[in-house]
Amino acid sequence: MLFPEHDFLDRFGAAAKAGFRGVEYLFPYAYRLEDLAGCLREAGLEQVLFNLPPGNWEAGERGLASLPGREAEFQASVAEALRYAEALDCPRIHAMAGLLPERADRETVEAHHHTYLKNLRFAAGEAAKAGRDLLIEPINQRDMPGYFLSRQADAIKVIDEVGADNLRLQFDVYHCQIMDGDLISHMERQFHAIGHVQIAGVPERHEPDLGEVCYPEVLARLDSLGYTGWVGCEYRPAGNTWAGLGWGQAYGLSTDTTTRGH
Ligand SMILES: O=C(O)C(=O)[C@@H](O)CO
Ligand SMILES: [Mg+2]
Repeated sequence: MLFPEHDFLDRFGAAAKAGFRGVEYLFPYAYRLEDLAGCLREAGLEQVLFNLPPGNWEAGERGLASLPGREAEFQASVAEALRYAEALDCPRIHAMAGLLPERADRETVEAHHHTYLKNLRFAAGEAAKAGRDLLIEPINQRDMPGYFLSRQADAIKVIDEVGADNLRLQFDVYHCQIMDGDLISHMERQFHAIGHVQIAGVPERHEPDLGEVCYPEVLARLDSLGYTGWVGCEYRPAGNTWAGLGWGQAYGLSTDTTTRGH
């Protein structure tokens, strides 16, 4: 989402110049593995996270994990994601849950839930064999109406029900603020399950210093809980990416114009 000023493969270099040490993006599948691996190597960056193939994104699909009848496709998507993860040395992958049909009745919701648990058990098992973590992420209903997993508490329930050590919570502070609020207590209560964190300003999903969330406090609390994982900057810059990086100076990012490379 950062550096849309650049072509996708040029964003790696820009991220490294800005001081980032790792990168995440939604999907690598449109690119050749050799090109992605080369970009990471040249820029000296770690690949931190990407999503499993989500079904037909252009047609509006947002993941397969809870979709009854799509199990074979989901299983193939796990294999494809793990193939990329291996080649890019990426320790974690995110399985998007998918959408419920409009006005879903109780039986339909239950069928999704059952499928979700079964698929996540399968995917966590495959990921464990490959030495990787599988993540699930509550996503807010305003941005993704009908998304199957929206509440922080529901994600923890699913993680407990699946019962796999490598199934972890992708704690996106932006979504949590919109759906549940009470950010710091959610972080504290769910800390044992957190495998990755993402941030953005609320409500516009711009830079973390724009909007209603006090990120210096949220991130300080995350540190004091002993978090040693990654924090993904999953926001849409309000203008030029570089111009908006001031918020990150406190965390080692650079806004030095001489390092911009353009
Ligand atoms: O939209 C988000 O938030 C994400 O983290 C994407 O990976 C979609 O799940
Ligand atoms: Mg996210």
